[in-house]
Amino acid sequence: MAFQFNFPIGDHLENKLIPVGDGALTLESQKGKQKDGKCSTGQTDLPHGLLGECISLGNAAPSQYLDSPLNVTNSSNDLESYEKQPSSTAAKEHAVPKDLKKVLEHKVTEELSGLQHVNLSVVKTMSLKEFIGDNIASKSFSSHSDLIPGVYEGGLKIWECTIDLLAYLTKAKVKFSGQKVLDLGCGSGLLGITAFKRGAREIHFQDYNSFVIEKVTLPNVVANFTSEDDENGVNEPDVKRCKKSQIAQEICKCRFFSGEWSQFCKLVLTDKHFVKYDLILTSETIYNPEYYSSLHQTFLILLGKNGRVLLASKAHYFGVGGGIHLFQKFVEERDIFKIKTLEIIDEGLKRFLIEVTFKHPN
Ligand SMILES: C[S@@+](CC[C@H](N)C(=O)[O-])C[C@H]1O[C@@H](n2cnc3c(N)ncnc32)[C@H](O)[C@@H]1O
Repeated sequence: MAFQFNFPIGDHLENKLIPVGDGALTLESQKGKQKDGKCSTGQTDLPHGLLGECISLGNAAPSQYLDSPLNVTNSSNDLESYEKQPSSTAAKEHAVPKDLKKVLEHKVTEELSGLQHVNLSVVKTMSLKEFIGDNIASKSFSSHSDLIPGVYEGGLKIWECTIDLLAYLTKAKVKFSGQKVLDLGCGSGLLGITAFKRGAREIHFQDYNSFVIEKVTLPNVVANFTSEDDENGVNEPDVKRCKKSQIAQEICKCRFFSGEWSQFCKLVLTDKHFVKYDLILTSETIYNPEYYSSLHQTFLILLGKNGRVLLASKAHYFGVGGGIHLFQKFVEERDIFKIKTLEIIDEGLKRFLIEVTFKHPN
């Protein structure tokens, strides 16, 4: 089953981001989709997983997290309940393989076209079925879902708001130099890769699913940095290679994590020298209100006091029920962060880019 860009893209992009191989990451014109019985806003389709039936396969609360000494908080208000959480998939760090060439072995890489001022390559991904098995995957496929909450959170495809945020990063000349950046809920990792290309000091990629990190994010990072370095010693042992190869040295700035957000926080904070992020980039991660508490807590724990979150989202995610206004309300009620709207994209499905910063950084 092929994964597709299951969303509308403005005319300038439409049908340009097409096939990355014959499987994943294809853009399809949305015209005519409503005839297939998919829900619609009247203008376009949404990914079906965000519209129709959600298959809930686990809602266990990572309650131990609240009691953990790692629960570094800036305010007493943030101890909201972890009652409604996605299953607390354990977090894990994924090492960058010694042989970077191997990461791209048997992979088809293509350049994403239609992006303004950014050249990005992506690898073709396999189908979800190949990662999580027929039984679970069939639940997704039977409803044409792009997500299986608590099992697969959508990271195999590139979602529309990532393209919006990429355009904003260029347009607003967002500075990355010297910054420590987190691509939260990274999926393909294009936001983090852009930060990497533009001089970020350190970039961390997080996705719910380990197979997304290993089969999509990491290969995409490597695909964007190895081509000019192919002949440059990438087969040598780790330390030596890092010294020798400029590109490999660059890739040492990247770290990769999978797991549920609260578990991810817990994992990174086990490093007692952990330094908070200057910038958190996150796209299409507020579709499910059940995850807001965990996401809010993640910002609270991991964002530097003068840092900012750039968040891209659709106005509303039908079916799951989340969206920008609900998230904004959630944040306002906790009174820790302030939100500034940076851009509203009103073509096709309405989308927002917002900035989240601490109300009282000191
Ligand atoms: C819809 S995908 C968006 C992927 C990518 N940011 C994009 O825009 O193309 C949502 C991503 O958020 C992450 N995510 C959602 N809920 C999560 C949770 N509770 N814990 C950890 N990650 C989560 C998943 O990693 C998933 O890839």
